[in-house]
Amino acid sequence: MVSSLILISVGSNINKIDNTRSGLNALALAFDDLSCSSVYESESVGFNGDNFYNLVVKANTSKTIGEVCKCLKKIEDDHGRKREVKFSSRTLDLDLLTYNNEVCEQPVVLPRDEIEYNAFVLQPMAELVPELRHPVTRHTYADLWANFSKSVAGQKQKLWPITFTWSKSPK
Ligand SMILES: Nc1ncnc2c1ncn2[C@@H]1O[C@H](COP(=O)(O)OP(=O)(O)OP(=O)(O)O)[C@@H](O)[C@H]1O
Ligand SMILES: Nc1nc2c(c(=O)[nH]1)N=C(CO)CN2
Repeated sequence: MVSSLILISVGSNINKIDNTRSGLNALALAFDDLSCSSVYESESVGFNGDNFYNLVVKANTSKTIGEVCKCLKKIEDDHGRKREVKFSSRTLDLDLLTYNNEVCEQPVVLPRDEIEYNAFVLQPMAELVPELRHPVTRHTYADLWANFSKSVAGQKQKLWPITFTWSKSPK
């Protein structure tokens, strides 16, 4: 079976310890060979709300892009995700960042553009897959983070790695 490498951004700022842990359990059941960056805490970007927990997850899957997104949406829904207001607090946010080196607009935009301007995505990516290259710019995530973290925008976004224990329970 053909396996694809996916990177997923995980975020929560409502009941964030439980939702992050339970979200990771659900991802480990849905996808293969899950590995995780550290969990980082940061101030909410773009709206006033509680601090977020964020991390990036790497996994393998035989699912298509559409199937992966459907699966992520179901896991969000299972965690009581409300979607009325776009910039608002959320129990669990799961966004597909990359799917192999796919560059596409349908069924979703890949690579997701926030990789390049959100420290809460790029810093954990640089930690988890430093030598992997962005499918469009071909820069490594380590280089993208090194440059972004020195920029004015990057200097404004601070992330704190937190102690967070999670271990995959067997499928
Ligand atoms: N790269 C992606 N990964 C996962 N789902 C996506 C992606 N792009 C679009 N979607 C789908 O489209 C919907 C809207 O996209 P988007 O992720 O921008 O909104 P959101 O998750 O509600 O808000 P936010 O951008 O604030 O995270 C999502 O709810 C999801 O179903
Ligand atoms: N720190 C942080 N800020 C955010 C986040 C997030 O995951 N972390 N997600 C948002 C909506 O996608 C908006 N703002």
